[in-house]
Amino acid sequence: MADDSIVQRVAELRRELHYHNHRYYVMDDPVISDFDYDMLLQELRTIEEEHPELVTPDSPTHRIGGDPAEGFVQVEHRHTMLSLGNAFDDESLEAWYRRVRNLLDDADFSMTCELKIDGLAVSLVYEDGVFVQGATRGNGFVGENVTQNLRTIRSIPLVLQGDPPPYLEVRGEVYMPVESFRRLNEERAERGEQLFANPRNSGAGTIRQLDPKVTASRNMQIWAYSLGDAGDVPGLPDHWEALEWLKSLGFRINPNNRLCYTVEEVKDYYREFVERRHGLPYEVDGVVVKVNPFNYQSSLGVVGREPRWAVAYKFPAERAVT
Ligand SMILES: NC(=O)c1cc2c(N)ncc(C(N)=O)c2s1
Repeated sequence: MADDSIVQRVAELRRELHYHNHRYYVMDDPVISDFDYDMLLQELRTIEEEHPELVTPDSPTHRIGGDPAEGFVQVEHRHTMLSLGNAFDDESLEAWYRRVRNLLDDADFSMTCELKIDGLAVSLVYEDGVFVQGATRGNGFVGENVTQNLRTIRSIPLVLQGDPPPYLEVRGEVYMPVESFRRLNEERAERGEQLFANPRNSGAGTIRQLDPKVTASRNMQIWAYSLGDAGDVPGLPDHWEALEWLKSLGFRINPNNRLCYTVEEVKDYYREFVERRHGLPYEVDGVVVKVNPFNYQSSLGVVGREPRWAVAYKFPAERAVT
């Protein structure tokens, strides 16, 4: 049985490694050299090999899980993963805005503008700050358990920072950066294999790989974009504060998110990113506009499977380059 000093050292190493993992993969701002990080990881691996009884599933040495899965187990989402109504031009955006203002009795309200990532929506569940389940959206009610594959994504925290509640669900979009997609197809072409059509398809295929080692070998990333349900975290007044809070817990939040106070500002944001979208290292297909205050979101509610308080303002379709 390991003596106390070993147990202490293991806990210290895990805390340090989760912190440096966060700095490197989420903040893109490491404060330790790769060499020093690897030395810490190697020290923890050595101790865990000598004391297997100390290994825990949230250990930074266990991002690449066990054997390939036979298939995927279905999981029911505690909160339905809704879909978004679409707007394709300024008139339909303004119609959405007017409808919301009328329903809110002309209240003034802020809106968040967030890039609509062209990836795969996932739900991440944390218990006592530890990542315990990751699932695809599926049909919104039931998805596939892809926890082992999501664990290999370095920008998904295995252990949260700060002071998380006992139960927390976070939603995000998992995606393959454009450069990783290009390199993957280059390698496949050299091997005479069939190419992926676009980053979205290759990302979706990668997350649904049966073997986590394959997922780990492709540089998948995530942008977290909302709580599973605002009710899970009482005390947060609006979505913007929720995003700030999620960032403080260690989630990777898109730096282009913007708080807007008028529909004109929303249109400015949209036009700015019609121009900038192809300069981003990931694919986007629109802007998600959300009424920011949670009390207004709950009074607006859901119609069918779509929230009244959000809309996806899609970018103009582009002719496929044949
Ligand atoms: N279907 C949905 O509700 C969403 C889908 C997406 C997406 N693909 N990218 C970003 C966001 C976001 N920032 O909220 C959302 S929300």
